Amino acid sequence: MRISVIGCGYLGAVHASAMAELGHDVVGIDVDERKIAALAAGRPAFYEPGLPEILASATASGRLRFSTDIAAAADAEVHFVAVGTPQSAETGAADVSFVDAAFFALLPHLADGALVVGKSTVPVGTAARLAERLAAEAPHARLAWNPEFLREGFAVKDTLSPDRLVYGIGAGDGHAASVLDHVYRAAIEAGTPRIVTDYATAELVKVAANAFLATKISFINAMSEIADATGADVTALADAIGHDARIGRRFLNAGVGFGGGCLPKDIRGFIARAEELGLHDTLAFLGAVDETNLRQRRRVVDLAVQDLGGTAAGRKVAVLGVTFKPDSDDVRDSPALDIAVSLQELGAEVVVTDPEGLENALARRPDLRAASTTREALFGADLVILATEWNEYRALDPAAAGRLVGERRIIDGRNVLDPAAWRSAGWHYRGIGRP
Ligand SMILES: NC(=O)c1ccc[n+]([C@@H]2O[C@H](COP(=O)([O-])OP(=O)(O)OC[C@H]3O[C@@H](n4cnc5c(N)ncnc54)[C@H](O)[C@@H]3O)[C@@H](O)[C@H]2O)c1
Ligand SMILES: O=c1ccn([C@@H]2O[C@H](COP(=O)(O)OP(=O)(O)O[C@H]3O[C@H](CO)[C@@H](O)[C@H](O)[C@H]3O)[C@@H](O)[C@H]2O)c(=O)[nH]1
Repeated sequence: MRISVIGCGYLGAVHASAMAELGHDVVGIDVDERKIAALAAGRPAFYEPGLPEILASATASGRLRFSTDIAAAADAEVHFVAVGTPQSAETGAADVSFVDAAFFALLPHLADGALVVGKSTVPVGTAARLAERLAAEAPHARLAWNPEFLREGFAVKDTLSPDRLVYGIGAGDGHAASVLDHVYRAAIEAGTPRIVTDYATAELVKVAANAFLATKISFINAMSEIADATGADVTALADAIGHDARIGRRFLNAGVGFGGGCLPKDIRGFIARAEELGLHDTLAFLGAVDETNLRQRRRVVDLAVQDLGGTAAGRKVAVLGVTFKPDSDDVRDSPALDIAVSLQELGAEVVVTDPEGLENALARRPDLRAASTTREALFGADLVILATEWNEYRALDPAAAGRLVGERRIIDGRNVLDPAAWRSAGWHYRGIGRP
């Protein structure tokens, strides 16, 4: 099919490349000229495993083109809108102005029978509002909402083989569902479950899923604080409750908490939307989920100060990882970056390192000192904090690392190291909710 993808960030660039990989004829559109120039040259503007390969093959084959001009989308039968919906500073609500701008820019270019498909995460009610405008201004076109569930670091795989497909369609618009079936034929033939529903449900599925995941993480992080107060072990607790299939072990890893461009902003946006709907108490628990999450970062900073003997001033702290998760260069709302900045503000001489995230971290915090290798970061440190569980940090050899640092003290902010191995190599090891 002929497809356009409007907005080529973390979501859109992967979606456009994956659609071309499936054999569709795709044009990617973005207002950011630098991003488009890089993508057109076959170079992703960010780090995502597997993306360079499919982007390069699709651009070389001519199945994938990029443009800053929305008119280049005019030929497409299906238009995916994948622009950002960041958190508004004052209210916490999702800012849908980019979605509106992309949608209205697209309107005059819609061919007869074209299908506009929202992919961005939006407050419930957005699709119905846009569908009304479409009916008034381009009645020959239709709208569907098809939320995206990809995880950064697994974005290509998640797009090509999703867990499920959700289509929010207008009343009686079975044709929109069959067009989307055509787009996703490979996944459907492979047995991917598909849920066809109304706009509101589709919009809510997305934020409900992220709210549930965030709740699961804050639940286990709250347990980690109880474990710290009682000498219990939160990893054994997670293993034990996770064996109950109703609970499940995934997303029960305690640590510095969740970050990124999705979970934090999506729960805040969901709370704000419920408020707008007059449901003032309904999502109060998500406020607690957010607060518990932010408390984990503060707890790690407090533990660091404690381990340094009561003050961070003048002490050298190596922070391993700045991204919000491994296999991504994304530092949006990153707990690791927050911890590094907080310790620096307390007077510590912080050195950060990360395999892929340093450029983004320094763009946000040029005042941070960065080391390009783990070795350089560790050198002379009074305290090491493992903040993002990149494989390179999981595999650190405690004896070799011990020869580099000034003092053998480590806070394992992701509970991924073997406490016994580190302690027997002479380290003061501390996990999160681990005795
Ligand atoms: N990043 C993820 O893993 C992920 C996963 C699922 C859903 N989402 C949702 O997808 C949406 C996009 O997220 P993202 O992480 O890709 O954001 P992003 O900031 O990386 O990308 C958004 C892109 O949209 C472009 N843009 C803004 N206005 C535009 C316009 N009028 N026309 C064309 N391009 C425009 C920006 O230049 C930017 O490149 C959000 O709603 C997010 O919640 C993201
Ligand atoms: O047990 C866990 C699991 C995750 N995290 C943290 O939670 C955050 C989010 O992780 P993850 O969900 O894997 O990454 P995202 O790429 O942000 O993906 C989430 O957000 C996307 C955007 O909405 C959705 O599409 C995905 O389904 C949803 O998982 C990261 O900071 C992780 O370190 C934990 O602290 N403990």
